[in-house]
Amino acid sequence: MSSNLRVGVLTISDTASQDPAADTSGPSLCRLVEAEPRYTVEVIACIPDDHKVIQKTVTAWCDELDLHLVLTTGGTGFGVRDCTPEAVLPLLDRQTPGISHLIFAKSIQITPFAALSRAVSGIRGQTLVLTFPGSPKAVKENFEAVAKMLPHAIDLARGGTGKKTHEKMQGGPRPSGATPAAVEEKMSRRLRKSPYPLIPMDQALSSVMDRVVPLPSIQKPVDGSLIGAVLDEDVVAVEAVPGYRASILDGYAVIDTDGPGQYPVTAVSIATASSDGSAATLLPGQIARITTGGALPDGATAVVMVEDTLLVKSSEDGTREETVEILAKVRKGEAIREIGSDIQVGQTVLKSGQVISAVGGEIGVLASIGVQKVLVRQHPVVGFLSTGNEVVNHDNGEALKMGQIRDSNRPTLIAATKAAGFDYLDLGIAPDRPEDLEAAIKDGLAKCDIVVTTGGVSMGEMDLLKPILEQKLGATIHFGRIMMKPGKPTTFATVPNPDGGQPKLIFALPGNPVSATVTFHLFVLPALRKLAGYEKYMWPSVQATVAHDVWLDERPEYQRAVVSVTPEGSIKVQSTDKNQMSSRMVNMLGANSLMVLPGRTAERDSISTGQKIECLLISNLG
Ligand SMILES: Nc1nc2c(c(=O)[nH]1)N[C@H]1C(S)=C(S)[C@@H](COP(=O)(O)OP(=O)(O)OC[C@H]3O[C@@H](n4cnc5c(N)ncnc54)[C@H](O)[C@@H]3O)O[C@H]1N2
Ligand code: MOO
Ligand SMILES: [Mg+2]
Repeated sequence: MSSNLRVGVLTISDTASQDPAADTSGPSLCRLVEAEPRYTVEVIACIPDDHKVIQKTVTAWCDELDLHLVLTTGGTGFGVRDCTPEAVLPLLDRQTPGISHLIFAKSIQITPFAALSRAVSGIRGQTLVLTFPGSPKAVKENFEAVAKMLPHAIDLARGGTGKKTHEKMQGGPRPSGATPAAVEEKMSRRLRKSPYPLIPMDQALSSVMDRVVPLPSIQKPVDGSLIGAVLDEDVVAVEAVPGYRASILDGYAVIDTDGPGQYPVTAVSIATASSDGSAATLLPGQIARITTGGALPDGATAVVMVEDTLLVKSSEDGTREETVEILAKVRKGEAIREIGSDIQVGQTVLKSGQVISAVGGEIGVLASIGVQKVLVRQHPVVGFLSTGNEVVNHDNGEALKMGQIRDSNRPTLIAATKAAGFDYLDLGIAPDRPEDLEAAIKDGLAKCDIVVTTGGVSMGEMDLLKPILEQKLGATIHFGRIMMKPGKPTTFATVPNPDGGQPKLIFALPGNPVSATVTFHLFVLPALRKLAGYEKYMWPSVQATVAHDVWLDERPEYQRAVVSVTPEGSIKVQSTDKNQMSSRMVNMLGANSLMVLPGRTAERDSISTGQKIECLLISNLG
């Protein structure tokens, strides 16, 4: 008998087939199976409670893949859609009631509800097929009930004598049991295939964004701390701008109908607060000296600039102008800013949802109408934790020891966060020790809305993040792998908020520096923007002409690139570097965009020079 028993794990559930991240039984079953070294989970799928789809899948797995063992979870109960036994039974050449009875006997000792399972089992061709109910608890109990005899049963079903298996089975119980890999036992029981389905990018993005809701709102003073904030109220002016009739020029307030001629200067209005709150009054045949921003005397209908006048007579001491000649005719209203001509009382100057920009317009307008505080969405705080025994602070001033690397992820992601205007917390570096990782993430969760870790999410024995999130932090992992390059093991989880607020978000990004940076831009920054209330939280994109042939990877790729506008006005895009390896940070140099490359197919393996491709603009155009 082969020492490598190839297993298929099939989740049968309408809900999970729509959102594989909601599937908990399938991944549990994978972990149970792979805890035993001689099994390899070769295929995982999540399908609806559909008679035909179940039959098609199970048939293909038995006949085409010739798996040793097919385990299904779900669809065995009394629910109206539950049809796994009805779909599977006709496929079986021989039923195996003993296995079904054993499972039932064990389960019924644990709960009387086991009586509600209609699970079946049997052999199709050379493949043993077992159907389990659809809960992680039930799959554990059911699998453990038969785990010991399965290799033997498979051996026999394949035409073996069972001798070898029998001997092995006599050697005592399996060394590490058939429970899910626990954090502490990761090394000896690590899975040989990831239990997390490889989900497409669009599904991963919506899985994140559907769970991100803007943070509550707070009142904030009108100052620089507002930059980047999103208003959560319409702002209506309660003051007019200008609040009085003001001159636009330095010159003379006149009555336009008086026309050109010589006039006595009867008043002076320089731009200052009036002591009694009133303006002077101008009578026909009089003019008033006025400065830019000065309040117009009552009765004045226009302002003549000083350059269009002549001084006729001044006081003896030269401090006052007494008579001035107006040289040209002026139109009514000329060079006057009427009350409310910029902003009227009652006018909505800013709308809810508007972002307070760093350009200054919004703060300037708010300040001009005397708004003291505005209601804005709280800005999220994101914590950054680097993980890895080999990772040291980049600025520790020490020479690297063999095997050490400088932490480039934290400085990179912190700088990008600052530039985007979000608050952050530096959570430092945690070694690959369960208790350190747990403590550091807990600390981050207590202080931040989002915790971003880098490293430790792939298949190595030191990749502890996923089990720690699930087993120690009570997090729900919504996805643990994405069909993308770079960033395949990108992991997203949520944990309940102890304060009762919305769940905290955890992004466990891959350790490779480019993977961490790219996935930060693709997932974390948009999530931060959505949390902060931005309506447009995704990156803008343009269609650009590729300046050279681009080879496609089997995974859809986000290639680092420079988008620029040619002198002729067209938009072109060029890769930053031929070598786009995800450990090679130099290929991020100068990147202002990510080319969105589709996965390679039999029909298409490259994008040729001159073809157009979508590019996400993650920085200003070059
Ligand atoms: N058997 C498999 N191995 C790997 C797979 C796989 O599917 N099967 N996926 C590969 C892919 S794709 C990626 S991406 C990486 C992800 O690795 P991890 O997230 O587990 O990260 P580590 O193993 O901890 O580190 C990977 C790499 O990055 C360096 N690193 C880590 N932290 C930092 C930091 N803060 N600054 C700079 N560099 C860092 C680390 O030293 C490693 O070289 O897994 C593949 N493996
Ligand atoms: O997906 Mo990994 O991020 O290629 O290196
Ligand atoms: Mg790793």
